[in-house]
Amino acid sequence: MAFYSRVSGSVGVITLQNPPVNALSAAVRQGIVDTMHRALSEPEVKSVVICGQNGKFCGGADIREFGANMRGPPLVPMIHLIEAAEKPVVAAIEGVALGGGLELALGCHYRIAHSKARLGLPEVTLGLLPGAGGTQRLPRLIGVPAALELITTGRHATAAEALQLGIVDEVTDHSAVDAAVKFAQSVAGKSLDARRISTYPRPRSPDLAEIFEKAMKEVRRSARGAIAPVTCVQAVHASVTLPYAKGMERERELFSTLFTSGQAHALQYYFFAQRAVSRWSTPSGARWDTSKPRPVHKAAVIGLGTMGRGISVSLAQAGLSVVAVETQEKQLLEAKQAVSGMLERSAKRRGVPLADDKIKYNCSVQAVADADLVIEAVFEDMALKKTIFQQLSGICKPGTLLCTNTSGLDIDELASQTQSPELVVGMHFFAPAHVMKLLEVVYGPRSSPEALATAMEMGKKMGKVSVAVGNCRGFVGNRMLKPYLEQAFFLLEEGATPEQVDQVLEEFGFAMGVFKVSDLSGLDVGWKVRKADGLVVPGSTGKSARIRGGSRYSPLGDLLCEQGRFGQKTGRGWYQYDKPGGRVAKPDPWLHGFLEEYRARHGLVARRIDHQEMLERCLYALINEGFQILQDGIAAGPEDIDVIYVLGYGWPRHRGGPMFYAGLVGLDKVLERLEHYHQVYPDVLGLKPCSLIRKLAASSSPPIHRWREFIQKPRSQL
Ligand SMILES: CCCCCC/C=C/CC(=O)SCCNC(=O)CCNC(=O)[C@H](O)C(C)(C)COP(=O)(O)OP(=O)(O)OC[C@H]1O[C@@H](n2cnc3c(N)ncnc32)[C@H](O)[C@@H]1OP(=O)(O)O
Repeated sequence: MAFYSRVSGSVGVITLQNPPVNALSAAVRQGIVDTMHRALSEPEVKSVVICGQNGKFCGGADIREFGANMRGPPLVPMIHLIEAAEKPVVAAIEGVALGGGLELALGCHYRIAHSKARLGLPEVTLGLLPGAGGTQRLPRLIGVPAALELITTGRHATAAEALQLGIVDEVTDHSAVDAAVKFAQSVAGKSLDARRISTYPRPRSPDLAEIFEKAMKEVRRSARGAIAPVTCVQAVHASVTLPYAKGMERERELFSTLFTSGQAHALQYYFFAQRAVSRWSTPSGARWDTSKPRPVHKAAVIGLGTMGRGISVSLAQAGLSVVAVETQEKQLLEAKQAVSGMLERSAKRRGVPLADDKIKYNCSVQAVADADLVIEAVFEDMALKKTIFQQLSGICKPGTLLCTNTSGLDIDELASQTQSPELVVGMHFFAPAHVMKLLEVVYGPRSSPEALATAMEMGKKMGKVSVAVGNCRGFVGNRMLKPYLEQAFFLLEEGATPEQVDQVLEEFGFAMGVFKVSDLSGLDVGWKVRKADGLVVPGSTGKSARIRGGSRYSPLGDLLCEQGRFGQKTGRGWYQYDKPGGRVAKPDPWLHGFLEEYRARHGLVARRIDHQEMLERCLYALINEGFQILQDGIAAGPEDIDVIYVLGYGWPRHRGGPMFYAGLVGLDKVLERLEHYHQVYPDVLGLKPCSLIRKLAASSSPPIHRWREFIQKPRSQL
């Protein structure tokens, strides 16, 4: 709703009230219309201020209402009512003015912002375009290039930038509402002819055609199949080719197409999923709202390789004192230099103070004795990690949380090396650790709710999205990766090339195909794990070379590693690079020959595999494992899996995540294809449909928010 009051006798103040962000729900829109009519009809009122309760102007349309039948007054006429008013209307922007919130402010005659406010049109991130005049008013106000940039990226601008661009008229460090009231008094009775943005002339400039061509090219390149950014450019284009009223019609037309699209549903689902993961729960009943995190002032990182360096940077930037330990003096010096550089570049990029003095370097593990939280980030080697955990258990003060940065090793085995296994959790960072937003926080059966809450909170402090997951091989992300990778290898055996498989996955929207990712992260990483698991059998021939434990196995990755082809770092992998460390992947005739020779050796006849099959086999094997993970209680809900895949594995956000995608395709269809492929490849376990997907499909495929009802009481796998 909206609350009306009169201030200083002549200023009508309309306050939006819809916690937490004063989103424009039906009740708020109705409230605005009613109070505007009241302000306009009261003769004593000479001007109007619109503001939001609790220091937040408005977070935009109420996204929760999108799925339902729209009730209440529509936004566009509501904003026109404000703009057409004969009394000056001033928007007092505190906190945020986003989406419909900024469009509302653009309908006002003046805008005053608090210096800490953020303004933007983030609709594109929800698969939409600004549908309440934003695509027509903003270019008229600030010009096409700036409007295009804000609308197609959806980024939030600071108040200072908004002032510079001309979006707001004044910025204050004090109360924006008080400033707006004062301002409203000063403009009472003045002509509003030049203040109605919809009456401004169409933007004109000789290079507009070039600007739009460039913008379209850029969004098509970066959108990876998302339609909203492209449609945003089309809508802004209407602002230069059509008069305002016609431009609004075009905006509405384009908005309607997006509004009902699967991509908009996926992106809106993802918006809430990313927030839902912070409300974690575990099979043992621990929950986010009943578990209190411990205070952490001092953190320590052990091992300053690539991951340890990134983690140290993240901790320092979160404001913690950090002890960074590397036992080899030469490596310590190298790490120190590298971390300083990373901090400097990051401070520059983010416009924040340098956090270099937050980190103290040491070559002795003893230096972590008084830390509140230690993150071990040495090589992925269980024996080494165990030794370190034994040491830490003796060195650290009582109550110190012991965390391991591992991408899949058993947390419980490490916990059992310590005197306080309840204080051990996994923190699976993704490389580069100071950049990537995802953190898998892994709890073992003995991790205390307090330890889990502390690690989750720590992730948040570092600006990450933390997802709590149970302990099993590979946790959620890497466990699902295994059957996906496996299918990619099998496709090569059957006749595909790495380029073909990657192309299919990139056309689907992945930032990089599976083989390019493998080259980037290093083929030797998986090889080491497979060796430790006893899967690598050098020199094996005949049928046994392609079978492990009764299931189909592809030794292709192992064979490449035996040739020293570790990917980008060696300049050769699934592709070739111009030099070791090179970044541009080029098809490698050697590899094609190698695949032909391999197929011939194993009696495999290459066939032409269509795109649909490549995509289905890779994605459905991954999705099937996701259902198994839900069934095992390793992830609490599909949202957790989807957030992990979007933030950590390059799954296209506009497809919602693998579990959402499965629902969109139809669970019965996914099940039918899995059954088909499992019939063709009975020796591939990853293609055998798991019982949860069967159960859901048999229950008429309920919507994703109801899947949890079908999961048996989850328990840890260990
Ligand atoms: C036929 C329809 C015609 C409509 C025509 C006009 C169309 C207009 C389109 C829009 O306006 S779309 C909405 C555009 N706005 C946004 O995208 C903003 C989204 N919100 C945010 O970016 C952030 O929430 C924030 C506002 C910057 C605040 O961030 P903060 O980190 O402080 O809090 P959160 O945890 O993100 O959010 C708190 C809480 O509020 C919920 N929420 C936020 N924004 C909205 C919203 N616009 N509608 C509904 N709910 C919103 C959020 O989900 C959190 O609640 P939860 O319970 O934890 O999920």
